[in-house]
Amino acid sequence: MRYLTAGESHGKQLTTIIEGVPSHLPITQEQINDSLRRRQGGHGRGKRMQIEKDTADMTGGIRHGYTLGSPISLVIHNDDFKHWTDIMGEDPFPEGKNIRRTVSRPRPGHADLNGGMKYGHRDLRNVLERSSARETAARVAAGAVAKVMLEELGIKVAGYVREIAGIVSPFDESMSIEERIEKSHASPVNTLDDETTEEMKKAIDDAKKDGDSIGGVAEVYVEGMPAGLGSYVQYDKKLDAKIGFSVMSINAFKGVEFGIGFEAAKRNGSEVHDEIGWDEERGYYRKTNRLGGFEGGMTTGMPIVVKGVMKPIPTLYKPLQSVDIESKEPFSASIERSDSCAVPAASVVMEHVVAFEIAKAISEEFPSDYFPRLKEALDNYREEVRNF
Ligand SMILES: Cc1cc2nc3c(=O)[nH]c(=O)nc-3n(C[C@H](O)[C@H](O)[C@H](O)COP(=O)(O)O)c2cc1C
Ligand SMILES: C=C(O[C@@H]1CC(C(=O)O)=C[C@@H](OP(=O)(O)O)[C@H]1O)C(=O)O
Repeated sequence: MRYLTAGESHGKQLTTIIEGVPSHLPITQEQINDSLRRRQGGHGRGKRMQIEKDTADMTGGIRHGYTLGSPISLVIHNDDFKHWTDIMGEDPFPEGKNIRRTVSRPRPGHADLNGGMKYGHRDLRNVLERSSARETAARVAAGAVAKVMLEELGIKVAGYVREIAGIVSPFDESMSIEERIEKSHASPVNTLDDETTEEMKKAIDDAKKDGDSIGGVAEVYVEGMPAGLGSYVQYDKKLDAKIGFSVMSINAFKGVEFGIGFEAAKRNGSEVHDEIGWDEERGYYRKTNRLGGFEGGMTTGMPIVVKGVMKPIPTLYKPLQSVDIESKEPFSASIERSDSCAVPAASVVMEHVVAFEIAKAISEEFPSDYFPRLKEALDNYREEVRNF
């Protein structure tokens, strides 16, 4: 399974093409739209999210509620495009004159300057349109299809916020996946704890009032994994590495950790590694899950627990200094609109990119063009591993 996305932030539409999804997977547009709706929410989003009402047109690969096995094509229209036809439309000289302003002022923390130098774009709009996190809507659409597939295979994925601007949400680690899903969906900051929800909301509002932005930590929790997905035999087959890559590829993500992650550096081995147990019902299990569901690049069968850290949004109402690429003069960046915190939305993005990586790993381990056959192979494998 693989996917590509195309489209600019203020262009006509975003397109996602997913290849390799087996046939006969039941799927509805509403399942994809539900994921897209969740990504648009979260306290701290800017005015753009009031303009967009993301929904996916299923333009290929799905018929009568089932996948066909052919490439799936999903289209999300940018409602904001109607305000940008002069700048993003096909006509280079609308109304017969060149009324377009080019962007010559790179924003610190964005792809603008590096992208301009690399692609030879003196109009930095040609960079910022594509580097914008608007593209994560298209990624969530792909992940939504993956999540439907995982759900059919008994694998559930939850994404939520663990920390915003140093406010850490405590919660009972034994909380069930269903409860994690329910709580994160109901919270305005996608977190699992009611008390810190209010604190986080306030921190976001305060940052906005100060013209500043804040970041945080998102976590994804996956339950129902079979042991042995991924591999130790070659570096590029390690599933934890692939998940790490997918998390790091989300805009503004600066780090990733599994289980106790960086905390492991401070502990003795006896306080890090998870002892192995066995019982009739479960087969092999780990008595703790400090390593977050991975050993040797493979799943242990315990829940996958992965965190990603998001830097504060780079566009600030309190302007940062930069240099105009035409005049070479310094300027203070002024802005019209931006998110002040997008960690809640990013937790939804992270949930979906991790889901895609796992669905991909399963389809590589049990390749089949026909979903019921893939499911049967996975069920047989689960039984085999349980009796090992
Ligand atoms: C869901 C989401 C929403 C974002 N919204 C904004 C925004 O409104 N303004 C902004 O400057 N950056 C925003 N970003 C972050 C930028 O896209 C990102 O920092 C920029 O493209 C540079 O990439 P890098 O931070 O990965 O180096 C957002 C990121 C995500 C994941
Ligand atoms: C459009 C989305 O996020 C955008 C991501 C983004 C950025 O620079 O990454 C900047 C903002 O775009 P605009 O300047 O159009 O308001 C966000 O709104 C979205 O998440 O769908």
